[in-house]
Formats: sequence, structure tokens, C-alpha cells
Amino acid sequence: MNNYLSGINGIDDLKRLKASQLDDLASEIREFLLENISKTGGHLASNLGTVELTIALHHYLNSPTDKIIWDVGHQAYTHKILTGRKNCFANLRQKDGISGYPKCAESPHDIIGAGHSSTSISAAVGLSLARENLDQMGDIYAVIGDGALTGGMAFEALNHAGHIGADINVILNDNEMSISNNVGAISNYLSTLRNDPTLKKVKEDIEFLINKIPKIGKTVTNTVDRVKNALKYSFIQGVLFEEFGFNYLGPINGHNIIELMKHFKQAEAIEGPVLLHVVTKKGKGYPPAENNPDKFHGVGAFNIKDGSSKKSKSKASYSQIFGETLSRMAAADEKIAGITAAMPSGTGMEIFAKAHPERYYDVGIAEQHAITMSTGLARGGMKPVAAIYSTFLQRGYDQVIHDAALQNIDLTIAVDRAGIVGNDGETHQGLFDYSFLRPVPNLVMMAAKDAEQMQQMLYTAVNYQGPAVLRYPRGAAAGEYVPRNVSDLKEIEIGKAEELIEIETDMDLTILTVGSTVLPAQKAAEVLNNNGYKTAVVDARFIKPLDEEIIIKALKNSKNIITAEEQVLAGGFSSAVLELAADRGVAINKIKRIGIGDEFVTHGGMDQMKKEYQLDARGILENALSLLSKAEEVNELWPEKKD
Ligand SMILES: Cc1ncc(C[n+]2csc(CCOP(=O)(O)OP(=O)(O)O)c2C)c(N)n1
Ligand SMILES: CC(=O)[C@@H](O)[C@H](O)COP(=O)(O)O
Ligand SMILES: [Mg+2]
Repeated sequence: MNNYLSGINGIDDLKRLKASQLDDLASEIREFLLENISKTGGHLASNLGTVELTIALHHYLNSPTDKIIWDVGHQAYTHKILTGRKNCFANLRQKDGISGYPKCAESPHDIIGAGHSSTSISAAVGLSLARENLDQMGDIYAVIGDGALTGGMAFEALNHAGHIGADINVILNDNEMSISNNVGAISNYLSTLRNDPTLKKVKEDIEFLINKIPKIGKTVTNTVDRVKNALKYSFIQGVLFEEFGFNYLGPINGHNIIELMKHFKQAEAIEGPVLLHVVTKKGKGYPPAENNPDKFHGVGAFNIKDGSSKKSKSKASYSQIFGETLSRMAAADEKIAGITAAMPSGTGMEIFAKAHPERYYDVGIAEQHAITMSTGLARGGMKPVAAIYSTFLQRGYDQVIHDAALQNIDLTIAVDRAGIVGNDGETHQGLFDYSFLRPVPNLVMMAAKDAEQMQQMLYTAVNYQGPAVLRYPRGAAAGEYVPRNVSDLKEIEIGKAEELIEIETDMDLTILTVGSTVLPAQKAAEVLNNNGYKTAVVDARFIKPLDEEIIIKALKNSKNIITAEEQVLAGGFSSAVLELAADRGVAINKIKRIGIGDEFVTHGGMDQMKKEYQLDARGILENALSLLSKAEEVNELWPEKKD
């Protein structure tokens, strides 16, 4: 058995291999991916599907002079293996390890960072315009999947690229999958291109025959031209892309390295934008992933033998509780509709889809459309609930303001993955939604602290007559999950906080908090109160509107204040508290704000990163003791191992 991979520590080593050795290298890389990702977790299926494509690109091109831009970038592990980072995979997506996405700081071969979908063609156009001015780069390739192609931004870029005749190459990696089955008319169109290779032959014959027709008289010539265009339209491959001004090449077998490089050479000879339609199999070479590409899109540690997860079945996640509760509510209310932007499994909306397929909509990677379509659903009498990750909701911000809040639309936005998400790192942290949603008039915004409140808050948000936002974190829900019948769910009074530990006069400390930091704050306060301090805890429950009465009461009766939130501090919950104090002229003796400072939070385990930012019970206790001038007591009161 050869071992080409062991000799590859950079692109030059790859280029020394002959084309005939590259298939063996591909097998070795597949084995390497399975070996490593089965331990670290990561995006398995997408990377198994792009091994040959990546080898072909790097063997044919000269990166980093030639530029390769990865869309979403979750499929760029082979790119990282070939560009000198093979030995970093033991720490893939771990703290201080390499990112799961292209990252400029990691390598000159990572020309553009990624993580959010549908950005690659825009970046490629920008690079091509820079090359026109500075001429400091070679060929430019954008690799975009069929899922990412459902993102509107990709069409903005195709439109512009075709208009200016940008000299770029777009590789459409078509594996018929987004995370789940791909959706949309484009996806259907691609399948006709994929499945009718005869089209290519017929097109050639038709063109040959048409060109044989003698041009006689003006009328006949015009008719012939019209026939020619009509036939061209129906037979020419990739006409959609041709109409965007791209030269279409394909479909190309994305697992045949020689065929791929032949097409790269063909593309090189073409002036202007080229779209290479490459067909691959998501999960290629590993049957569990080939058979379940959605399940193996993003995985935790698993057993290679059968693909079974190494993680024991954990508690119900907030997403699961969301999906189950919404399904129960929808059984009692036919107006409730569920909307997702290509994330049915991640958001738990697939649970709703099974229960209410007639009121379930997956719009593809199109968060902007998801929000505004939901406002249309609402204006039509439905009660839309759009489930979108916090980080991806950033894509639909204008729509939240312009189409939902301004019109005071009765829409619920379930903001999933709100807070630290862990291994996906900077591009995926959900740490800005308080800050970008709190300023928006008409919006009500709440955050769940545990499984029970998650159900109550979803019920409250859906029944609230206007735009309501519920945010909750990634992963297992805190507290015990007891599925409630809809009849047992009660609406929470809008804007009403809850004193979990009562504020009396002359408190040593009151902790004001909301969402995922509530239970850790309660634990820290209990330790303090068991050690002679007077500590109160307020669960604000709503970031907007704030319960001004309780917060002012806390400020007036506490020597020290802590605010805690799993969010950036700027514009978040603590900002709201400070704004209130200033507006009401209430002095704050001493305050410590726990949250994320002016920085992006890198990848690492969720619990590890929360500890890093003192968002766990011990971290809150540590801050409390430093306020109480007893910082040294933290190890006594909460020894490290207790976490
Ligand atoms: C704006 C945005 N929305 C949603 C996602 C979540 N997401 C990551 S990969 C993916 C599917 C991508 O499908 P495709 O481009 O076909 O790549 P494949 O995994 O099939 O190789 C989605 C929806 C994202 N990264 N960015
Ligand atoms: C690549 C991408 O953006 C998604 O696959 C994302 O990683 C999903 O995140 P979760 O694992 O939190 O669902
Ligand atoms: Mg795909």
C-alpha cells in the first residue's frame, strides 16, 4: 500500500505526484478524514465528497498565487491537509487548534474566511477586480455547493459577474444535498442537467442541423434565428447560467481527477466567467455517510465501524423542545406555520415538519426570504414561527426591521444557537442578537433559562400579538424537560421579571441575569448565601421590555450589582440596565458586567469557552467575590474540580 499522504506537507509535494497516483492519494485522504473526524467530530460528509475535487484543484493550480475560495468552507478539510496543516487535525475545531473553516490567519492558501453560506462568488468577483488593478494573482476559483447556491447573495454575485464579464471560475459542487435534502427550483433544474447527459449529444446534433439550414430571405432567416434560440434555450446545457453570462461546462464527474483537470484546462482557455457543474456524492467512500448524508453532515465523535455516535444520548436539546412544543401547539391551532432556512434538523423544525407537513416551509439558505415570507404568511392570517440560528439571523436583519417590526407583524422568531456554540467558532457564535434586536421598536424579546421556561416562552411568544423573539442556546436544555400539554402552558406577563432570590434592603449583592446564565447565577448566589452573604438573583426573562420596577429596586437596595449574559456586552442586557439607571437617575454603587467583550469568540468546547468567559457558576462567583473584596475565597468556596 503506497503512502503518498505521509510525504505531503505542502502543495509542492502534491505536484510531484503523477496524475496516475492521485486516486491512491484520494483513498489515503479519505482514510485520514475518517480516522480524525471520528475522534474530533466535524463536517464529515461534505469533506468526503470533495476529496478528488480538492486534489484536482491544487494539483492543477498554483495556490496561493491562484486563489481558491470555499463557500461555507465546511468542506475545506482536504484543502487544509494539502496546504501544510495535515498534522493539526488532532485538534480540529478544538481550543487553540485549527478552525473547521478557511481562516486567513491560518494560511496564505485561505484567501477568504468563511462559515456563512453563499459568499464565495462575491469574494471571487472582488478578487478579479483587484487583479485587474494590481495584477498580483493568477486564476480565481470559487467552490460553491448546490445548497449554498440557494442563497440569494450567490445570485447577486452571478448577476454582477455576468454583467462585467468577470474572469472567474465558479465550481458548482452539486451533490443534491444541503444539510438535509436541497430545496428549490434551482435544485430541480440541476437535477435535469445532471440526469440528462443525452442533452449534450442532442444539442450538438441540433446545432449541427440548424447551421446547415440555408439562409434564404429575411423572414426565413428571422424564423430560423427564432427557432435556433428556442431550440438553444431548450437544449443547451446550463442555459440558466449562460443567461447570467457564464460559460457553462458540465456536468463533470467530481470524483474523476483527470476529467476535472481536463475541464479546468478548458475553462482556462475561456475568457470571462465560467461555471463548471461538478457532480459529487456527499459522504463518498463511507457507506454510513453516503446513505445518510444529512446525519453525517455535522458529527460528534463516532465509531468508524458502523457510524454510531460515541456520545451517549444526552438530555433533550432546546431545539428538540422547540420542535415538540410547537408541534403540540400547532395541533391545537391550525394557523401556526413553521419556517426554516435550510436547517430543519438543527432547529428541530423537522419534528414540526413530520407532524404538520402542510404548514411547514423550508426556503433553502434564504434567511431574508424566510422572514419576509413569514410576514406574508402573517398578513394572510397565519401565525408564522421562523426558527433561525442567531448567527444566520444576522442575514435577515433588515427584514426583521422593515418587514416585521415596522409593520408590527404577528411573527415569532425562534432564535436558536443563541450564545456560545463551541466548535464552529467565530463565524457561528450567536452573541449579537440582543444588541441588534433590542433597539428595534415593537419587538418583544425573551430568553429561556431552562426546559420548562422554554415551553412557556414559546407559548407566550406565539400568542403575543406582534413580533416576538425567543432566544435559546445550542445543546442540552438546563433543568428537567417535562413535555407540557398546551392546556397546561401559561403565558408569561410580557416584560415581567422574576425574583428567584428576593431582594431585601441592604443586600451585599444582586445578580441581574437572563437566559442561559440564570441557573449558574442562582448556584453562585446560593454558595454566597450559605457563607454569610446577602445575595439576591433576578431572572429578567425579557431583554425587551425590561422590568424596570424590579431592576430599579435591585439598584437601590444592593451595595453591589452583577449583570450576566451570554452575549456581547455592547448593546446587550447589561447596557439596557445601565441605560435604565442613567435615565432614572439611579446611582449604582459598584457593578460588574459579565459577558463577551469587544472580541470574536474562537472555537473550542462549549463548556470550556463558557468557563473561559466566566459565564458558568464558578465564574460568576469569582466575579462576586472580587466585588465583595474577597476574591481569594473562590477556591475555598468553589474548588476547581466542582465544575
Ligand atoms: C447564511 C447561512 N445559513 C445557513 C448555514 C448553515 N449551513 C451550513 S452548510 C449548509 C448546507 C450547504 O450545502 P452545500 O452548499 O450544498 O454544501 P454540501 O454540504 O452539500 O457540500 C448550511 C445550510 C450557513 N452556514 N450560512
Ligand atoms: C456548516 C454549518 O454552518 C452548519 O453545519 C453548522 O455547523 C451547524 O451547526 P450545529 O452543529 O450547531 O447545528
Ligand atoms: Mg450540497
